[in-house]
This record gives sequence, structure tokens and C-alpha cells, in this order.
Amino acid sequence: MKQLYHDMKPWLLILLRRRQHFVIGALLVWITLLAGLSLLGLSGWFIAACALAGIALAAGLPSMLDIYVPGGGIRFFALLRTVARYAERLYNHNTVLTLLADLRYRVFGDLTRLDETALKRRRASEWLSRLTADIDTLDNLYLRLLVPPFVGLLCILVVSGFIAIWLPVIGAVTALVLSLLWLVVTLGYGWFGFANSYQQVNDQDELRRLVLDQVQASAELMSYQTNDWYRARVDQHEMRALSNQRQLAHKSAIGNAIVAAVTGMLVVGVLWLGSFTLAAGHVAGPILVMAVIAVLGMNEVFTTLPAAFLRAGASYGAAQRLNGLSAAAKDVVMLNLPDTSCGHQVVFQHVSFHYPDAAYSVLSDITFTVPAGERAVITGVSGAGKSTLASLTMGRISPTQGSVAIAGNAPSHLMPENRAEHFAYLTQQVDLFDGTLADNLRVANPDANDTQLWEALSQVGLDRWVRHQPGKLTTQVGEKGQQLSGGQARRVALARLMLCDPAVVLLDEPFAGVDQFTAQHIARSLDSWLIGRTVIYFVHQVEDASLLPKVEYCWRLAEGGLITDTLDYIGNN
Ligand SMILES: Nc1ncnc2c1ncn2[C@@H]1O[C@H](COP(=O)(O)OP(=O)(O)OP(=O)(O)O)[C@@H](O)[C@H]1O
Repeated sequence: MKQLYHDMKPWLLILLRRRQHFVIGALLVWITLLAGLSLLGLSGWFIAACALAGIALAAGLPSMLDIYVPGGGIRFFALLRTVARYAERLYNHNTVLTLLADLRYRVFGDLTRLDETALKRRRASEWLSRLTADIDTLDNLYLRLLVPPFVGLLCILVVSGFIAIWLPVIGAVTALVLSLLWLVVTLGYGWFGFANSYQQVNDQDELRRLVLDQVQASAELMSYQTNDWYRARVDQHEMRALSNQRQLAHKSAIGNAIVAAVTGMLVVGVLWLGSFTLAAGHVAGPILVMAVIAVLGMNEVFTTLPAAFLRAGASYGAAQRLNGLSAAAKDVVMLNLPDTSCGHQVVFQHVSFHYPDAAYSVLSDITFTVPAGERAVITGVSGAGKSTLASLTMGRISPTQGSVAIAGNAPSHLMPENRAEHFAYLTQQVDLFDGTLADNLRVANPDANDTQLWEALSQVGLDRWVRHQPGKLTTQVGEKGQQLSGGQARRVALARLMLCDPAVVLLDEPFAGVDQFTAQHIARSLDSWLIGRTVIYFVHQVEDASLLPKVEYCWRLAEGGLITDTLDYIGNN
């Protein structure tokens, strides 16, 4: 219980910030329900009173009934119910959307503070689940788990209090029975469905992951003829999820049956107990009818509670998963790098790095300095740790030991906008969006005009090819650049990089996938563009030292350490 409170607390606090919305929203729901109950009760009273007056007149007895006041009351409650329902829906939906924005703001805030290691540890489908399903599940808290039970309690109080004015014993019995029913369909049902609804969130997450994987890997699955095997795995999970969902549906149906049975029995009980009071002449017949019908109307107040509380486990599961995000998000002081025209100095001091789930450190005791405006190359076999070193330089991850400083500041503490302005990183994996060439290039510089785009394309030797395309700059590149060759996609990524004006440039295998002639052309363009910037090339090995002009520093990564090399030595290797 303590753990439950601890896990839910941050999200309840977010809801608490909107307590005024909660009170007004609950009040509107309460007015709607009371208007409905009053309409039912008064109508029952009116019909019973009319019937009795009619019977009395038929028997020749004098009888009088004011039909205008109750008739007016019925119209008033009917109108009030409609207006209150409309206002309640409008207000509460607005509140839910406001809360949704609050929750998303909080989760996005946590996401932006996650480093690359934390982001990579989860799959894209898991992030999708957290940003959509989990937030939506938590969003249920307000409209399903907080407002209805609160309003239910208020209704119990008002209805039993109202009945108690004429029938105190019946009022007390009604309060007792309805309070017990309230406990069963709220706390009891939260406990009863907890495991199933908790499981449901995980099932949905797992299914989403499996289906997304199937879509993404459909080409491979088809080429290996393993579609049926994979489909069977999805089916297996689906069956498990369906069986759990069926259990939840059964429990929900049982809940509705309990509500119908208890309110039904209470109606009979009130009628039975009331008949003694009526026989004793302590209450008028229409009043008893009104009490009975008001109790019958309580069915509407309780009917949504079992299904809502069955999902309490899902809300808790969602809260727990989102709490994991907050725990991983690091609070850091955000810094800005000064503007400079001569690059920034990059300093690594005794840096070690260990991925959380890895058996050993990828990098250990790395120390080097690249002075501002100078160029360096770091080589290493596949898996030596070059991309990890680049990520440390970019501040995407923080060292386990030692320090990284760019112009004296830890790069992981830089404001994201500042980092985007001062750093440029050509990664091995190129990300192009499904759009035109121009759109993809303008990601780096939205204000770039067509001349600048052509200039960037010519620097990477792609302008001739683009001019031969019917769409020119509006040529579609396809999802992830699939309509381009691997080498062309990398060159578009490089052209995009060259539309920026960064102080520190990291180039991971900039010449991969291009022929010797194009590589020479790109190297010349890069040489002039890199003037005044601090540059680190990351390559497996230097096959042609002429591709790396003005490189002053050469290091080789081996077994986690950094060894000083000479460019001639590497070039001859
Ligand atoms: N997110 C991660 N979690 C755990 N281990 C990782 C992670 N990323 C990389 N590694 C491990 O760290 C080591 C270095 O990886 P890294 O990608 O830095 O090498 P690299 O030199 O860039 O290789 P390549 O040239 O093939 O790209 C590898 O053994 C890899 O398995």
C-alpha cells in the first residue's frame, strides 16, 4: 500500500495542481446525477399522488392535488439534468485535455533529460507505448477513478439524508447498504481486477512490440520464409492477452450484476420496511414511492464504478513505467558555449565508460586534447569504441569516470539548442525523412535558399545526379532515404551537415560507400568547409591519408585504450 502511494504520488500531485477543476467537475457531475434522481423521485411521487387522488375521486371521496408545482418541478429537473450534463461534459473534457497536456509535458520533459544509453535501452515501440498508451491510461485517473467515487459518496449522503427526513430507519439502512456497495465496487474491485489490468498493459506493450517488429522486418521474414513462424508467436501472445481481457470482462459483468442485485434488493427492502411505516400512517404513499424510486436511481451512480476500478492496476502499471523514466532522467545545470570563430577545444581526461548492462568498460582511462580549430583522427577496429567516444564528445552520454570538456564545459550539461548550434555529427547510420531532398537538407538550416542547397549538393558531388532527376530538389528520398543508394544517402547527410555553421565537427566514416574519385572531391570540399572548426574523424583505418588534410593528431583505439599514432604509419597500414 505504501509502495502504491509512493508510485502514484507524483501523478496525483499533477492532478492536485488542478484541484479547482476537480471540484467544479465533480460538482457538475453531482448536480447532473442529483437532477436525474430528483426527476425520478418527483415523477414517482407525482404519478403515485395522481393515482391516489384519482382513486379517491372515483370512490366519491373529496380529494385535491396541486399539479402545477410538481409539474413545474419535473420540468425544472428535466431541464437542469440536460443543461448540467452538457456543462459537465464540456467542462470535464476540457479538464481531461488539460491534464493530458500536463502529463505529456512532464513525460516529454523527462525524455529530453535522458541520455543516449537510456534511450537506446528501450525499443521505439516501448517509447511509443509510454508516450501514448501509458499517458492515456493515467489520464483515466481523473474521469474514472477520482470523480465518480467522490460523486457516488455525495449522492449516498444526499439520497439517504433526503429519505431520512420522513423515514429515518430506511434512510440509515440505505446509507449503510449503499456505503458497503460503494466499498465493494471501488476498493474491492480495484483489488479484484488489479492483477488482470496490470497484466493487460504489459500484454498490449508486448503485442505492439511484436507487431511493429513484424512490420519492420517483413522483408527478412518473407525472404527466410519465416512469416508463419513469427505469426504463430504473435498469435500466442494475442491469445494470452485475449484470455486476460476475457477475465476482466467477466469481472466487470459480475460487478454490474452486483450493483443491479444490491440496488434491486435495496428497493424491495425499502418498499417492505416502508410498508410498515405506511400502515402505521407515519408516511404518505407518494413519499414512499419517491424514496423507492430515488434508491432505484442510485443504480446509475454505481454502474460505472466496477469497470473503472477494475482498471486501477493498469493505471498503477502505467505510473510505475513512467516513474522509471523520471528516475533515469538526470537533472543537470544547463550551460551555453560561447560563440567562437576558431572552434572549441576538446579535452578528455582519464575518461572511462561502461554501458550499464555490459560486462566490461568499452573505454578506459582515455586522455587526449584537440586544440580549438585543429583536426584529429581516431581509428579503431569495429567495436573498438569510436561511436561511444563520439557520443561522449557530443554529450549524449556521460563518462563513468573522468571528464570531458568542450571549451571548459561538460557537453552533457549543454542546452540542447546550444549543442545543436555548436556541434555537427555525421553518424554511421543516416536518418533521412520521407520527403523531398530540399526538405531533408533544410532540416539543418530552414532558411537556406535553393542556391545554398545546390552549393551543398555540389560539395558532396551530388549536384549532377540531382539535376538529372525530373523533380530536381523536390525529388522524393523515400522513408529513411530508401529511394537513394547507401552512398547517396550518406552524401545527402553530409551536405545537410555542411549547411550548418558548427564549431566542433565529428565525422564517423565520412567516405564510406563512395568511390575514390568522389571521396577526393568530398575531401577537398570538406577541407575548406572545416577551416576554423575543431574536427575529429572516426574511421576504421586510414587507407588514403590525402583524404584527411591538415590532420595534426592521430590516435588508435585498441582494447579500450588510446594509442598515439602517426598519420604516415596509419596510412601505410
Ligand atoms: N547501447 C549499448 N549498450 C551496451 N553496449 C553497447 C552499446 N553500444 C555499443 N555497445 C558496445 O560497445 C562497444 C563499442 O561500440 P561502438 O559502437 O562504440 O564501436 P565502434 O568502434 O563505433 O564500432 P563500429 O566501427 O563497428 O561502428 C561494442 O562492443 C558494443 O557492443
